[in-house]
Amino acid sequence: MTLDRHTVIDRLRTVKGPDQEGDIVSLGLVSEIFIADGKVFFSVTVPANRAEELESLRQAAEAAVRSIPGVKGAMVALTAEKQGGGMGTAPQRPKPAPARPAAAHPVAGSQAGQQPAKADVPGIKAIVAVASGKGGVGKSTTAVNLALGLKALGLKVGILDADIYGPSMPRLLGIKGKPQTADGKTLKPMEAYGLKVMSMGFLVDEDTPMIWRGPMVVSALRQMLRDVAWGELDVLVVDMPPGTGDVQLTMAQQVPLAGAVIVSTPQDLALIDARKGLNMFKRVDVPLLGIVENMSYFVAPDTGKRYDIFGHGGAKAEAERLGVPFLGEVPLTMDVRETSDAGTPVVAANPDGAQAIVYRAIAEKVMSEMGSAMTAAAEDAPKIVFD
Ligand SMILES: Nc1ncnc2c1ncn2[C@@H]1O[C@H](COP(=O)(O)OP(=O)(O)OP(=O)(O)O)[C@@H](O)[C@H]1O
Repeated sequence: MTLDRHTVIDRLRTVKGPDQEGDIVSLGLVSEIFIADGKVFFSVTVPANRAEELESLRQAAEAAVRSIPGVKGAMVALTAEKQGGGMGTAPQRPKPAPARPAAAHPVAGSQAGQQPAKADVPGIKAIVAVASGKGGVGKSTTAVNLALGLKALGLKVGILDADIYGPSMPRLLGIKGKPQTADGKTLKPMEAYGLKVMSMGFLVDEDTPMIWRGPMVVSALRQMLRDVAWGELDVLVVDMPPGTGDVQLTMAQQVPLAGAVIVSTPQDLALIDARKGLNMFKRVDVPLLGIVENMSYFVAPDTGKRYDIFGHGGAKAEAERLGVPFLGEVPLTMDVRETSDAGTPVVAANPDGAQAIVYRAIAEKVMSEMGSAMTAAAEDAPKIVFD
């Protein structure tokens, strides 16, 4: 049996609608369907206020498609209703945070003294967090390619994988082995593609249950910042754990961050979580460098044609609404996924390709946003010297 859209649609007719009446195809909830390389991509429209409840519907749709012979993978996203009563007017939308138009450019002195001083890390000029309101949006993929993009701009860059729930840097960068210690006290970071790399994944076996929580996680992070011989770095990119819980908040508070980058997919539902992420950093006075829209649109591998199946543009609109810089759109492509899985991130694997260009442009924007944030930070704390 050949795998085509009709086969997928037929199978999706077995998935019941949100109210257990009808099926998601007849109810008109399924977007265009794309198939590439045995993998199937589409979205299902649901009311925004029922997103959590309908996660099971998303899983059912994904499972139904995966069970089709020949399907190697499926990626199903929930998107929110756009018309009448949908996201546009959704009463459950959290109120936007009070406008702080120059979020990435805090006015010098405005927040000074409100936060306890965070000791800077010797040798590291700027630490940038890459965070997401929820898991699976491509935060780690963005972090690693952003780091490589910054390196391509001539900076000395390190990456710290603080995603204690699912460290992914060893896999993304194809690093094997464990870091060594030089003097019994500090660990030497690993290296890949010219990046210095440290990950909880190097220290914890993949099978070890992750029991570090709360304060332990934070102290592990502090140790990774201070007890690792990073040397001189212009930027250290920190891949944060997904979400906006206490652990993430404490991390954001404890690490002397020059700024934060939020990764979101374009769906309105993901954007609600992204907004929580933005607010979390605002609460602890970390400058927002901007939002990246990942899996923004789909590029068919055979024709190179572009399709907007996941509601492309949502993050940009949200960034504008919130007065936060918009850093760029990363398309959903096989390249990104396959190079990540192979431990050769796309910016390193294909530096002249379209993907690498997108990531380098994002890195440039981050740099320029950081420039002003760093300047402001420097004005706030004249004892820190940036050369
Ligand atoms: N632009 C993209 N195109 C195609 N696949 C992508 C893209 N970005 C990320 N992916 C894939 O999506 C999956 C999730 O990505 P990633 O691990 O970076 O997300 P994450 O937000 O860090 O997840 P987690 O919260 O689980 O740590 C991976 O398989 C990755 O290869």
